[in-house]
Amino acid sequence: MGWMYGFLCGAIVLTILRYGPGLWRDWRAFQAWRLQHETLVPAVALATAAPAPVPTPEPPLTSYELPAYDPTILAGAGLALKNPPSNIAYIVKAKLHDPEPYWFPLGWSYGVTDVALNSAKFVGDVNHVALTGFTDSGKDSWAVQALLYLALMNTPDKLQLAIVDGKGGLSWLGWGDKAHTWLLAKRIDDIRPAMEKLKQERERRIEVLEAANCEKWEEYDKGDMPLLVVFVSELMLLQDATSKTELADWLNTELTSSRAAGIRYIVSGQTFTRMDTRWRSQISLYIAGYQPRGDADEPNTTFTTAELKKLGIRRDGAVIGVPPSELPVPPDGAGVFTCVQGRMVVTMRAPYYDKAHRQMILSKLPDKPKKALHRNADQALHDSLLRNLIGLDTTLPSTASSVLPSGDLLPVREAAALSLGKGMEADLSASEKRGKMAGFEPHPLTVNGVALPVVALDEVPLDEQRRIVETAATVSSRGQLCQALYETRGGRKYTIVQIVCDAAGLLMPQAKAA
Ligand SMILES: Nc1ncnc2c1ncn2[C@@H]1O[C@H](COP(=O)(O)OP(=O)(O)OP(=O)(O)O)[C@@H](O)[C@H]1O
Repeated sequence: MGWMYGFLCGAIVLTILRYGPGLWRDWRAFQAWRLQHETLVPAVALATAAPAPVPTPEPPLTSYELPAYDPTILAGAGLALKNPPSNIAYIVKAKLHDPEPYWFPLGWSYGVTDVALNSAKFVGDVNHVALTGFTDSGKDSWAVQALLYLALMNTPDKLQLAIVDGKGGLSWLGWGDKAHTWLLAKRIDDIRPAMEKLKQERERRIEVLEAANCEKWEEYDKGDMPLLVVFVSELMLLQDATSKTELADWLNTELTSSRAAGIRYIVSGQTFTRMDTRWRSQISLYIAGYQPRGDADEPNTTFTTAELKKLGIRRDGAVIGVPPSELPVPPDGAGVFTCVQGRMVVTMRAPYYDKAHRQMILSKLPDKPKKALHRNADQALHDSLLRNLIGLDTTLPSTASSVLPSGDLLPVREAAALSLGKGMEADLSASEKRGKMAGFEPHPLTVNGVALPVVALDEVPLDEQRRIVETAATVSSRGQLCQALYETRGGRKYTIVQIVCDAAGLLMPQAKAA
């Protein structure tokens, strides 16, 4: 063994002596080359790199045209359209000129001389909405199109949505991740906590309004309390989760007091027959689909069948409103609703978007921020979203006559002309015009010179964020801030303080600041 060991060591020594100097030279040469390459090559690359591409400017919104659509009327449904436009671009375009927020589309019908888009508005027009109809009459689809439109036209700091479904939530796939969604109760077990959360939110808002000396939400001008639109998909499920009297009390209190707190309800169900009637005095718009029985007309619209027939006749003798019990039966009559507001009765067909269209619109809505996001980001997102939508192709029958919508309740023809560029202030920049038209006013919120962060609104409501940022200027630690606002230094309240302070970079603890 000894002689083998000696032989191996000798061979290694001889190899090193033979090849070592050469290898050393190669290693030094490689190091020199590497040094030169690392310092010179990037400099050369920089010098020869192509200039950054200049983004091609997008065409102005006003250059998009909408194709014609089918003005045929559906038999037995007043003047409701048989095939209303199935692309949200029509509605966005028709409403672009209107700076008022919170509009939502009701449906399409034929007006006096032309096709009309009927719409309503949550603030200053409609209080709470009742949405009823036989199974498969299109209630959820109506709500989806209305909420999609509201979310498109109002940034999350202006509008939040609460969806109380309980039917498994399949109509609301993808909504849970959206920045507009404050609450999504999908399962039956979620219903009771959702009702409690809504009550607490209403109470919280009333406290904030009281502190700000406001008698109603419309007076509150701090810009940090968005309108909250609540959609209750099937009222009977709320009754199952509670009891008949408990639900009636809850509805009565919430519908009566929520209005002043900037909360609006869309309450839906197959029929409100045999339900407590107290809360119905709070409904100002009834959207009623097909009912199999004549005696269901009154509980779902406040008028009897005979009264609806009378009110549904226009001065020129045309039948424009049909009692729900006489509407076409679904599936032919799916999406056909008789809308009753005061003594105005009009039957129309709701816009209907197929799954791909709905998901496309939803995908463009801003997602819930994971971390703090400056609200300007939302603004930009909304702008590009609208631009995208207006530019969409619409698939319409080539035989359709070339009409632009106009009519009784909304002069869409004029609106379309306006949105095509006529009558606009020439000195506004394109983005300012877009902001004005779509009802978006850029308003970076700052408090004491600090840009207010937008942390997820279901974590910390905007007005609470504002209070935290405001109070931060008067204290020297997060503990003191928590004490000043909530009279405690720990628990959930401290977490809220932490979330907002971290997002806004306020009162940073030593370690984090370093
Ligand atoms: N505006 C519309 N135009 C044409 N078809 C529609 C319209 N709205 C809904 N539909 C059709 O009716 C079907 C049922 O719609 P939806 O699920 O919205 O009804 P619903 O009243 O909520 O039903 P349910 O009470 O059983 O939950 C849809 O799948 C669609 O095919």
